[in-house]
Amino acid sequence: MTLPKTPSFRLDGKRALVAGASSGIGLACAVALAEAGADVTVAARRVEALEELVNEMSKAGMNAQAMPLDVADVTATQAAVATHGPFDILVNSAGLARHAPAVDTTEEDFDAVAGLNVKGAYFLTRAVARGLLDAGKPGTLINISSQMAKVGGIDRAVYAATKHAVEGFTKSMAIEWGKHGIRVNTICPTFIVTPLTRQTFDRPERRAWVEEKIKLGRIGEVEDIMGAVVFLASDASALVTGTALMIDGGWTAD
Ligand SMILES: NC(=O)C1=CN([C@@H]2O[C@H](COP(=O)(O)OP(=O)(O)OC[C@H]3O[C@@H](n4cnc5c(N)ncnc54)[C@H](OP(=O)(O)O)[C@@H]3O)[C@@H](O)[C@H]2O)C=CC1
Ligand SMILES: O=C(CO)[C@@H](O)[C@H](O)[C@@H](O)C(=O)O
Repeated sequence: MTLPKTPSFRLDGKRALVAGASSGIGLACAVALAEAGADVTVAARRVEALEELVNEMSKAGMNAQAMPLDVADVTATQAAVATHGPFDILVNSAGLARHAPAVDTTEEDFDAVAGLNVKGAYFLTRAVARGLLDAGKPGTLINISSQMAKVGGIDRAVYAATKHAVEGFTKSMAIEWGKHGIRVNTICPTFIVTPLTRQTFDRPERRAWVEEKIKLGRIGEVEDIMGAVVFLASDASALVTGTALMIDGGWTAD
């Protein structure tokens, strides 16, 4: 008998773009992809933070370079991706949260959060796909969405709306681009310790809420996302598209 061969989790020879790589989940994803062999372009607005990351990754033998990028600026994003692409892999972790009771939502907050989390994410995904389509190459595009794409949360009406929207365009793009070998998926984390969640964990009653809802009994760390991003970026997930990979410790199980 011939034994089946486990598909490779390696990313050697692949070029990856990680947006939102100067901090938190994006930074961890950049390291994970580079450790798996990809040449990683790390992008965000804070150039100094990116350069520090590139320096540390290079010292550890990883291939990385920095690309300044404001994902909320659609024109600049299209131009940067056209200049530096094509990228075989996109991980978009650029994101923003401003929490407030729904009745107090300001238009400015709505536009800022939706402008990055939905419009920015949409046009960045589109820009990378455009590069792949023009080059006739397959690829794998991953947006860091959230468990808030599946559930709501107190003070989180706008944020949850943006993450639900990401799921909508992900599925539609997966349908459109599947025939070109371009896969589009999301990762949906629960609460992970990063600068973004300081506003939550600094409030004891909010921390208690999170700890109670996560069935596995602990808050997430960025390392919890690293294996999943390599899976979705690699041939190990070759038949996976249009889906949301929940990393929520069981939050959405009931
Ligand atoms: N932490 C959590 O609990 C969870 C987070 N998420 C999602 O994961 C993503 C990353 O969050 P997390 O790592 O926690 O947050 P961080 O605040 O640690 O990181 C956010 C990243 O986004 C970048 N960013 C912000 N605005 C822009 C912009 N306009 N253009 C380019 N980059 C930008 C920041 O870089 P810079 O300031 O240099 O531009 C930074 O690298 C977000 O989409 C968030 O919604 C989802 C579920 C849970
Ligand atoms: O998506 C998240 C949890 O599922 C987090 O990003 C939070 O919403 C975060 O913004 C917070 O509330 O601290």
